[in-house]
Amino acid sequence: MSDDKAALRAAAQAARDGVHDPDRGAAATARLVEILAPHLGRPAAGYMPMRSEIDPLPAMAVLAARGPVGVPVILAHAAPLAFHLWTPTSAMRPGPFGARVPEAGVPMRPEVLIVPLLAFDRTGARLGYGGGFYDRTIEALRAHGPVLAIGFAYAVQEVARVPVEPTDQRLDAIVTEHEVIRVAV
Ligand SMILES: Nc1nc2c(c(=O)[nH]1)N(C=O)[C@@H](CNc1ccc(C(=O)N[C@@H](CCC(=O)O)C(=O)O)cc1)CN2
Ligand SMILES: Nc1ncnc2c1ncn2[C@@H]1O[C@H](COP(=O)(O)OP(=O)(O)OP(=O)(O)O)[C@@H](O)[C@H]1O
Repeated sequence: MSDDKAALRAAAQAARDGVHDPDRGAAATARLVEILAPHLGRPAAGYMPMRSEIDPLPAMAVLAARGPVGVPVILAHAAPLAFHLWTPTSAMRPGPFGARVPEAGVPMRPEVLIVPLLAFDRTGARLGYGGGFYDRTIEALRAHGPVLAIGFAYAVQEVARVPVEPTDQRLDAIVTEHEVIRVAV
């Protein structure tokens, strides 16, 4: 299982590197804003893009005009992520593992999540960088109430099957530059 995942991670990272491009991102942003429209005003979370991750910042700016938006902050290894309030003008500083975090660390609890990923499949299974951070986080948030977890990715990051472990939390939808994939419940 972990060998499968390591190979899948490397392949997905290479595929993503190969297509990373602002124009492709803009097409995906339009679809993301569309799926987010009914949820404007609800507390939401995005992420600060790193490596060749598709850029969620334009969609986050749309969300931030209407309600609170947070970005993930690693508090500890093997713990859920925290989310700290972000706006397009927030001062940022480097955080652990290479993602920037807001200088003012004001916690919030999102109900709608834009989730970064390396690979996904049509059942909503997701592969990240391997910390298990989002699995623990989505599990903890779902224990509090309804959460909408939307994977954001380039279409080439789709694979036939992501190997699933019991602790994996499924995404409710995946948005790419080509389509919105709503996961059947
Ligand atoms: N933009 C963004 N922010 C995010 C995440 C993310 O996936 N994307 N995270 C989502 O969780 C958290 C950061 N998690 C990360 C976990 C591991 C690595 C990392 O570099 N891992 C090494 C391998 C480490 C190992 O296996 O020992 C690597 O990939 O080379 C980076 C970020 C919080 N913020
Ligand atoms: N809720 C949880 N409780 C305990 N262990 C967990 C939980 N979620 C994930 N893990 C463990 O964390 C490890 C990494 O998980 P996984 O490979 O699914 O990470 P990932 O989804 O790729 O990374 P990330 O979510 O950080 O982007 C796995 O060994 C998994 O067993």
